[in-house]
Amino acid sequence: MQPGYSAGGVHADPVAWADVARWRKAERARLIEARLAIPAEIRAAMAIKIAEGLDAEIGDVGGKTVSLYWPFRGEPDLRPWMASIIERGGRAALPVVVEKAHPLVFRAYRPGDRLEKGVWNIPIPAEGESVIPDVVISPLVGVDPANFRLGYGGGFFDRTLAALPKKPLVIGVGYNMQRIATIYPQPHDIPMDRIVTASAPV
Ligand SMILES: Nc1nc2c(c(=O)[nH]1)N(C=O)[C@@H](CNc1ccc(C(=O)N[C@@H](CCC(=O)O)C(=O)O)cc1)CN2
Ligand SMILES: Nc1ncnc2c1ncn2[C@@H]1O[C@H](COP(=O)(O)OP(=O)(O)OP(=O)(O)O)[C@@H](O)[C@H]1O
Repeated sequence: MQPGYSAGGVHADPVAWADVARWRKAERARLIEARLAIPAEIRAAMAIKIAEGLDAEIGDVGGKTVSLYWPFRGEPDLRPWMASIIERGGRAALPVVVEKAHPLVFRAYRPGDRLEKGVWNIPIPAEGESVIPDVVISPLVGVDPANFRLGYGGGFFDRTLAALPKKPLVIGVGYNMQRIATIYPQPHDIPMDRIVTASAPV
């Protein structure tokens, strides 16, 4: 259990949380809309820069298990980089929503593996062992200067990081326009270790 929670998962200050939750919902919608308004070819160019930034942060991926994500709603498409991890002797994994309000599990994935539709129609590996990642790449909806992440509102990454036996290296990825002044961090929010963003070419 995270600080700020009672055994029932109730917020330390429910009145303040109600305001923050309302603000987050509007801010998510604004940021996702702004991201989708970026032309696809600009997003693709930024994804290449983000992949370079990830290599600079992680170094040798050989022997490491790196969890990524199947992109949706304009998230950077890092699938080519995911394939390159395997070519370099690492292992890739994708997050799977087992149940709402529960931690994610990570399932090993290699390009060509069979996918099926998971919750919210996000593709997930149809089979494959569950793995504990060394590095978690977390797609941002928003991020603040203290590395707190605004996500889609499911609380999945925070729950997952709180539940993992050993904390992985967590790297948030996105575009520069997703950097915001604050996400009004709450007791359950867990900051990321590093952030890699790219800006649109001029
Ligand atoms: N590409 C990708 N895959 C991912 C994640 C991600 O951020 N990106 N996730 C990272 O966690 C998990 C999925 N998380 C999600 C959480 C909420 C919603 C969503 O659509 N929620 C509802 C409202 C939620 C609420 O307020 O209760 C909605 O927006 O309509 C979608 C995905 C696992 N897979
Ligand atoms: N460790 C936790 N234990 C219990 N509840 C949690 C925990 N972490 C997050 N939550 C709950 O999850 C809900 C969503 O949290 P939040 O707004 O931070 O989501 P998010 O980080 O944007 O979403 P996501 O990680 O799915 O992209 C909140 O109601 C919060 O109380």
